[in-house]
Amino acid sequence: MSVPHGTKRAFGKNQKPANFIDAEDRPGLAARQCATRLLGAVIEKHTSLDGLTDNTGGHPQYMALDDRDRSLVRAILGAALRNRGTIEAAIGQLIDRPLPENAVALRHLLHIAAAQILYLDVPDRAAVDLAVTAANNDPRNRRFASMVNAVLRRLSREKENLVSEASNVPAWFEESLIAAYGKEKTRAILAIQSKEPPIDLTVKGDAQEWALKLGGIALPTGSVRLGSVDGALTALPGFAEGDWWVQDTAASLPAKLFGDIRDKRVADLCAAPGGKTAQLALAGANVTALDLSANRLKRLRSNLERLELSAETVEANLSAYQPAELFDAILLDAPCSSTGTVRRHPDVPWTKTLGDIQKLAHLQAKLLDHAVTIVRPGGIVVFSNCSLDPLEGEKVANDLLAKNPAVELVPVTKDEVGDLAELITPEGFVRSTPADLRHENPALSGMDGFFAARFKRKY
Ligand SMILES: C[S@@+](CC[C@H](N)C(=O)[O-])C[C@H]1O[C@@H](n2cnc3c(N)ncnc32)[C@H](O)[C@@H]1O
Repeated sequence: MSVPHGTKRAFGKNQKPANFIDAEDRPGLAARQCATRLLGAVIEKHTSLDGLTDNTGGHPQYMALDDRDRSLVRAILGAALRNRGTIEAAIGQLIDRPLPENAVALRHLLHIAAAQILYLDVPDRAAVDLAVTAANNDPRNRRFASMVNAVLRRLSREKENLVSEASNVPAWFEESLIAAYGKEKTRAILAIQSKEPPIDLTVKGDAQEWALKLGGIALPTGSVRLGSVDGALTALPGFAEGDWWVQDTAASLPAKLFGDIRDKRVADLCAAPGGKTAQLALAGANVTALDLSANRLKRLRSNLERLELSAETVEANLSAYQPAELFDAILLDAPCSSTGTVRRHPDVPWTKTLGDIQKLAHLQAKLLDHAVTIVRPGGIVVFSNCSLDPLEGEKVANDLLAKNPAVELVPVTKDEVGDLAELITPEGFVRSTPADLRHENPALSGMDGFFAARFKRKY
């Protein structure tokens, strides 16, 4: 199939061609146009998908959609980003010369349609027709409309026979995983990252009982895991009553590393949206939850309200924060590249760079240096984040130990992480990856990538 070259506008800004179709006149068109636009924002502008699809402050095209179309857009984008390399290779097999480098709008449109044809339960015919209509509506893509039609029809006919070994993540990301974990584990991490993850809940009561009630399984770490949920999570038993909250089981580990914290003064620094604050409050601590972001603290307060748990909240930059009295214990769940959460956030490899990782590692070291000064001598500091990169985990922890004689490591033992020995490094750090916590049912396998280290301030 040949592709016309060049980027000339097919029609002026305010001139609509005869076959232009308004989104309100064609069901499903607005969702596809929105998905194409958001894919462009992720890939070209490195904008986070969470922000674009936020239900209160998302992209205007997303905000204009109803709930059904919003979830369709999220599903299409999830499939398009999780399988980006495979989709690119499939399109490549169906055209006789590469897409012009500057035809970015065309590439996004084809990817959005291909994601539906290859991965979603959407009739192929609808995906093709809506892509052709969207192409006709877009001055940059209009003259490619017949090529879009031909390529996507062929994709639909030949999808069973297309084979691809293509990587679904950018080279920098795969290379950094190989450097940290070796080729075999990287392959396992990437394979599991291309699947939708299960949903983990932290429950206030007995995990076995909740697993039974909700049709899930109880994990050795104490969380409840649901393979899938029909309909809204908020409609499940126990949500309205505040009996549980959504939290990947890996994310639940750092707050469990303090031992008995009943009535102790514990600071959760970088606390919002509050999953770990809730754990600390549930364990009986007097929690101070600090965060830089007023908006995120608002979410933390409303989460705690639903859970009927309480914490004092402080809106501040941790670097400049001085409490009136030193804390008994501190959790620093520092801002990070989130590369351990790619299963849930498939945009991360496309929106983050190695440069971001270096900058974040620098910020984490600065925040950790400060955090150990606001805990009392004898007090515990747990440092954690959801990055897979050792620069943001092991290196930050080792650097602190090398430069600060007032701090010693308190190694974590496997009984503190549900007896999952594979999560404990030789030094006594916690290190999880999506390839850990395997289950015979792949839909119940995996966990987020997380790092945690526990320190004691000696004097
Ligand atoms: C990884 S999130 C924390 C997640 C949270 N601990 C939880 O379990 O729900 C990192 C948080 O750090 C906050 N943050 C980033 N830089 C900060 C700073 N300098 N001081 C305080 N908070 C900061 C961000 O606003 C964000 O809410």
